[in-house]
Amino acid sequence: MSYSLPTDIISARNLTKRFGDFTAVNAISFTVRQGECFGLLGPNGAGKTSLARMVFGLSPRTEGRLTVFNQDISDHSREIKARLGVVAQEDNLDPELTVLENLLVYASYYRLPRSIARERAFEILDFMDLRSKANAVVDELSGGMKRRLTIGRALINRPELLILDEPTTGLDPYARHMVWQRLRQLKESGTTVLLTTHYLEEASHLCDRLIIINQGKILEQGVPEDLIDKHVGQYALELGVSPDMQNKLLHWSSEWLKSFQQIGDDLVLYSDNGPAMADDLNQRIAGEHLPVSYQRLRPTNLEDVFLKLTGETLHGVRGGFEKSYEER
Ligand SMILES: Nc1ncnc2c1ncn2[C@@H]1O[C@H](COP(=O)(O)OP(=O)(O)OP(=O)(O)O)[C@@H](O)[C@H]1O
Repeated sequence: MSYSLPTDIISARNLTKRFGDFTAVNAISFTVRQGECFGLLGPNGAGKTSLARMVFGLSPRTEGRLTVFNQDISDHSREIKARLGVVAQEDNLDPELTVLENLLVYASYYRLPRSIARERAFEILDFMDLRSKANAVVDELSGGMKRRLTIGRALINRPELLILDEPTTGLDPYARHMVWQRLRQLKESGTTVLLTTHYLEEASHLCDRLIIINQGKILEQGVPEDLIDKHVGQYALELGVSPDMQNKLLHWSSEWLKSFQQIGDDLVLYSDNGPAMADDLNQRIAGEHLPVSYQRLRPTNLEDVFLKLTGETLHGVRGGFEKSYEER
């Protein structure tokens, strides 16, 4: 019997990037397999862009090994780039050209014959829901439309690997969901996707596997649900209670507890049996008249994993749970 293993599209070993004395990417290793959506998740300044720029050949590595399509990026940059699509963080569309012209100009970089370029451009306009804007000047587009055009433009060479750096930053929820839908469709049609993001919802929605990065280093890697299961379990019970009372709650909840976080007046208890734990605790809280200013039972998410690993939320907020969750 023969088994076929998925092909590795990107392989990074001890990949390092320094700017002078500062190490932005510190000995990172990961593998991206064919057909998956792989996430680089981390807060601002974690090193995601520096890492992605090495993968798409825009920035040389300082140390380590990096292959894309099984070829070393520094020796085969041209061949690799022909098979890649890149959506950089900054919007670098030509604002004075029309939507269609932006696609055609980009196609010319790949030396596509004009008839093929037009055919693909219209396919992309349909796919990205921009056909009615084909002749509009880019300056007239909304932020969401511009982002869809930037992503569409990166598809003109039918890339096998699409690399997106923070593809939905600055978009409203509707525009963000529209981008997510298109990325899922691309993945379903076989495109491998590498995505940097600081949005947990985005990572959970799109990524089959991810690495969580902070200060240039990998904190964790794996399948989002597995990471949640490993570190925090299924439920978080947030409680507003003064630090001197928190030990009592920890003691009462010990039989249910998978892990916990104490940040100032916030206590978060993680458990796979959240509702049972909350019932049990509430009986004891009522029995002893323990002053609890608020409480909320909710499903856990990747933010909890990040908090568990670093003691901070992904958006740099220490403590003040109620506030930080509302602000997201
Ligand atoms: N050209 C450069 N010269 C010096 N330092 C740099 C350079 N580029 C990035 N850095 C530093 O490297 C660190 C990582 O930056 P990077 O842009 O990779 O992070 P990031 O995770 O992509 O963050 P963001 O989401 O804000 O883009 C930051 O501290 C940044 O200031």
